This record gives sequence, C-alpha cells and structure tokens, in this order.
Amino acid sequence: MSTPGSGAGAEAAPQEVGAPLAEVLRHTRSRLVEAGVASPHADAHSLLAFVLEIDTGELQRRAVLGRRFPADLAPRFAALLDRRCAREPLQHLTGTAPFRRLDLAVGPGVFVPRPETETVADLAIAACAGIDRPVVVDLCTGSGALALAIADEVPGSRVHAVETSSEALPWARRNIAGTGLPVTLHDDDVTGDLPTVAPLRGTVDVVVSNPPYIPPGAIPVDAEVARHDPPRALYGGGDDGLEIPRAVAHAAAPLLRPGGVLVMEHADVQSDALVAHLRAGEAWTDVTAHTDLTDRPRAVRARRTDASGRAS
Ligand SMILES: C[S@@+](CC[C@H](N)C(=O)[O-])C[C@H]1O[C@@H](n2cnc3c(N)ncnc32)[C@H](O)[C@@H]1O
Repeated sequence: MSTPGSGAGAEAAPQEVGAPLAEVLRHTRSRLVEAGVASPHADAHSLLAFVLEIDTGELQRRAVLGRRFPADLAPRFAALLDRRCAREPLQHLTGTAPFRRLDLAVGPGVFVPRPETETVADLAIAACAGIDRPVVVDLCTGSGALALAIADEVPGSRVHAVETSSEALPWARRNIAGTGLPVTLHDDDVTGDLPTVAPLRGTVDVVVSNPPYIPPGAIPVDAEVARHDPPRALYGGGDDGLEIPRAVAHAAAPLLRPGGVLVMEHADVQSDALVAHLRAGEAWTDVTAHTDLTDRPRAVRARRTDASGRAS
C-alpha cells in the first residue's frame, strides 16, 4: 500500500479517504513496522487516539473501530505519522509522557522518563514509609519525573529537585507548575558543591537519582534515543559511564541524615561496580542491588552511616 508522504501520484492512504478507523490502524501499524519502530501496535493506537482526542482504550471498542476517519484530520495525522516513521519519539509528538500517576510535559531538550524508572520511584517511596513529612532530594531531575511522583505519592513530603541543563530546567518548571505539586527546583550541578541545597545538609531522608550513566562508547541502538534524548542526559562520563553516578553518591552523602537512604538507577552491567564503589567507602552501609520488572539489576540502594561510619 502507498503511504502518505511517499511522493506525487501515491495512492491515497485510508485516512485520506475517510476509511474505517480499523483500516487506518492497520495501515499505520504497517508503516511503523516498515520504519523499524519497536512498538508499532501501541504507537499506532496512541497516535490515532491522540489525533482523534480519545482514549486509547476507546479505540479498542468495535463500535469505535467501525467509525470513519474524519477527512479534515488527515493532513495532521499524516504529518505526525511521517515524523514518527522518521523516529521522532512518540512522546515528543503527543507532548506528554506518562510516569506513574502523572502525565508529564516533554519535548526537545529533556529526557523522556522511562517505565523502568518507575521501579526506582517505588524504592524511594518505600524508603519514605513511616517518616513524618520526609525530606527528599532528586538529583538530575530532568522533567521532574521522580521528584513529582514522590511529591504526588508521599503525602506531606518536602521534595527538592536538582538539574543543571538550561534546556531541561524549563520542562521541570512547567511540570511542577502544571501538577501543582510541592517540589522546589534548584539550578545546580551534582559535580560541584551544590550550594543551592546546602541548607538541607544532614537533614535529608531520601536522595533519589536517575543520572546519566551510559558509557561513552555505547551508542544507544534506538534512533529515538540516539537522535532525540539530550546527550547530557545519557552519557555518564569516564570509561565506565559512572563518573556522574559516583558524583551523585558523593553529593548525596553530606545531604543525608544518618540512616537516610540513597536510591540510584544505573545500567544492568554497572550493578557490581556501583555496589562495590559504595561498599568501599565509609559513607554507606546496607548496600543492595535491585532489579527492574524484567529482572535485571537496574538500581542500587544504600543507607547513610553516621559520622563514625556506623549505620544509625
Ligand atoms: C537520564 S536523565 C534522567 C532525568 C529524570 N531523572 C528521569 O528519570 O526522567 C539525566 C538528567 O541529568 C541531568 N544532568 C546531567 N549532568 C548533570 C549534572 N552534572 N548536574 C545536574 N544534572 C545533570 C541531565 O540534564 C538529565 O536531565
């Protein structure tokens, strides 16, 4: 079948002739398959639902699938489909990314929050259990995903978010304003002294982070990631990609109170190295590796010792 954007004289795509939505979905899915999109079925539903301004759930209903595509929406849909086939992230096209109970605004300049980071949020939220009005710091916040999820799910929490990228900061600001959740945003660099959060030193209950951690040589395979996630959000620095994660641990130690908890995401191959790094220092105890939903070790959790090196 010919496709929109495939040149002069091309056969009209089903949406251009007002075909039933089921047929438009099939056509969309096959274009996405041809383009090498990893999730063609889900993306076809999301794109079509987005343009029709309905829920993806509604698109599953037989009565809805039999409806004809509104011809006036065809140019917009064709343009979005072409962009998705050129491997622009779906979330940049719809302008939002779901993260736990939130829909966050995302686009060029900010990292798109990933489902696996929801497990990291779980660990941080669990670490807040039983603490009255816990103080939480999210280092390398990007869109604000972890900070906002914790503010949303831990009532009474006082959450601070740190980010250094001038391109990412406006997205975090926008999400904080859009959700109305109590998160304080700091423009600061985790590789420095973090003066903006210095007043919190020794008082923080939980530090959470999904920092950049990809080693320099490991080019992401997905075009969406390689071309559209900001390089600063991806590459962790050093031969092993752990320069920034180590800086995060270094910055977290003075912020946390004795007994406070650090939770940090990393790549599966980095688990042993990061666990060993934290165990080697005096700042941490109870250092444990945690798996994601596919059972790969993707996060480390550690407890702050007291000044004498004991867990409090
Ligand atoms: C992998 S992204 C994660 C964003 C967000 N935490 C999430 O899970 O969606 C890493 C973030 O760290 C930020 N970052 C990189 N280096 C930093 C630094 N030295 N200080 C503070 N933030 C930094 C990047 O700009 C990016 O937003």
